[in-house]
Amino acid sequence: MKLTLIGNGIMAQSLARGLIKNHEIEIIGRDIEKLKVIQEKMPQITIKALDDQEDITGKNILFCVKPYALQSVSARLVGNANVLLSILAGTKLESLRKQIKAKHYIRTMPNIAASVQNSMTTITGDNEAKIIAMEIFSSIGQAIWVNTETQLDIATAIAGSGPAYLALVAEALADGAVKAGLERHLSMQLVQGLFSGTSSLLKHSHPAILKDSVMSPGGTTAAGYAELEKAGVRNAMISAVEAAFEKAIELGKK
Ligand SMILES: NC(=O)C1=CN([C@@H]2O[C@H](COP(=O)(O)OP(=O)(O)OC[C@H]3O[C@@H](n4cnc5c(N)ncnc54)[C@H](OP(=O)(O)O)[C@@H]3O)[C@@H](O)[C@H]2O)C=CC1
Ligand SMILES: O=C(O)[C@@H]1CCC=N1
Repeated sequence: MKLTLIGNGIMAQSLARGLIKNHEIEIIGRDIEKLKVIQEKMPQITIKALDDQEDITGKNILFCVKPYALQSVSARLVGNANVLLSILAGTKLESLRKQIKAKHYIRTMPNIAASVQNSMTTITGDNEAKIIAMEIFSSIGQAIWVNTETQLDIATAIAGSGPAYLALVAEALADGAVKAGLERHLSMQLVQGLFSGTSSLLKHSHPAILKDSVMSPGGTTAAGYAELEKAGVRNAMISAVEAAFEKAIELGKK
């Protein structure tokens, strides 16, 4: 299937890197020099500078610009796309429908792991395009269909933004090991292995059971865990998801 990505930023490139394995990819952006650099890294893609009258007739569009750029970019699009798949945080289907012409509209929230074909993507929108959307995003990781935009906004707060939260945890754990005297490269290697192993376990175990099976009476885990609770890490994570969800709602009102 041919997919046209509009926008050439971090997320467009991550998606292209993952999707290129199973799809024909065209990237349209406003800066041809940036597009040429991207094409050097991914020679299979085609690139195109965004015209003032960019004809999207019949195309399956993955819309990858920043939410604030929706209005200015959509003013340059003419014709009727087949499916418009947006990755814009917060931006409502209603707003997409008003500004871009397409047969069907889909909102998605992938994450940066699309580049390694391991995105956790949530999708909602027109049922007529459900199969095509699920196929596209299942080819670069896991995809879940939800029935409301509120669910998608919550998914944005956890799986869209989540890689940044987990990266903070990973960096902090490595810093802890370095503080205790372990070399940086060894600390990073341990953290990578830790995330990989824990992620495998979480596929089959509830987090609370996993925690209980690691924590020995009077042991090292209990000592470390008490510090996390004292510092309010659990509540900080809950607040982070809440704040990100609220921000998604706020973006949707603009
Ligand atoms: N980063 C992430 O992990 C995720 C991001 N998203 C969503 O993906 C979208 C893109 O984010 P991300 O890739 O991180 O952002 P970037 O800033 O890396 O990319 C934004 C892209 O939009 C283009 N753009 C911005 N303004 C205009 C304009 N007025 N006209 C034409 N093109 C424009 C930029 O062009 P140029 O390069 O020329 O500046 C760039 O290609 C956002 O809507 C975000 O909500 C969704 C899931 C995860
Ligand atoms: O920070 C953002 O707004 C985007 C949406 C999800 C990840 N990045």
